[in-house]
Amino acid sequence: MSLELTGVQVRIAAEPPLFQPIDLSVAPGQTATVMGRSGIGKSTLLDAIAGHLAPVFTLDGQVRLDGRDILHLPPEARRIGLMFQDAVLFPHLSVGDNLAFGLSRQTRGRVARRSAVDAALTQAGLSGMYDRDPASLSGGQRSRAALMRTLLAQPSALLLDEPFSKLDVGLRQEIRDFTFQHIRACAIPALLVTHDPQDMAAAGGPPVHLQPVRT
Ligand SMILES: Nc1ncnc2c1ncn2[C@@H]1O[C@H](COP(=O)(O)OP(=O)(O)OP(=O)(O)O)[C@@H](O)[C@H]1O
Repeated sequence: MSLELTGVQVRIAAEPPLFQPIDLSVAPGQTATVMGRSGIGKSTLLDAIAGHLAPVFTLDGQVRLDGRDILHLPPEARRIGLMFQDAVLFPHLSVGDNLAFGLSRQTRGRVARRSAVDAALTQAGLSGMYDRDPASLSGGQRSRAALMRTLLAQPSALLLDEPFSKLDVGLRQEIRDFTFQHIRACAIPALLVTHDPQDMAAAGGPPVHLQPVRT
């Protein structure tokens, strides 16, 4: 899977576009970074790609996944995984059931589903924690569990909106490495919105700096 944006711009109603058109090609396993000043439209760009654009916005340009135009597809058919600043797990489900919730429908049968979740828990350093209450996890454990839940859905691409920004410095590096490692292992393209140049350097993929449109 590769992700390609061609001449992509977002505008609010009849106003000029929020940023200059962007062209970007993200290869499988690569993480591109999206930077730009506050309010320029970074989160809105991710919403547009995922198919959750609020009605007030319009998107110009093309977004292709593996060569296929996805803009006419409903969000669920795009199969794009999203991660936000807060690694949110459902509080009423155990840690394991949170991961099982993410699990793709392609994994059928109780035994197969349980073993897929157990394998993901092990990868996240959470083995034996299936029945734990999410509230009892540390910040790092919660971040890793949330990433595994997203990846178990077998997304075609991953969009990350400042997912490391609330973590303290040491944890930030650990979770960042963990995330990029899994993106490479899953061979999916990823877009990371960040204000942190260290995230950009660690991501290693092509950087995009959204520029305002001069009027
Ligand atoms: N529902 C809405 N209606 C009108 N304008 C909106 C709506 N949602 C967002 N905006 C505006 O769209 C612009 C882009 O917002 P967006 O959240 O994408 O910026 P951002 O680059 O992610 O900012 P930050 O770095 O502060 O998170 C902002 O000017 C914001 O005020």
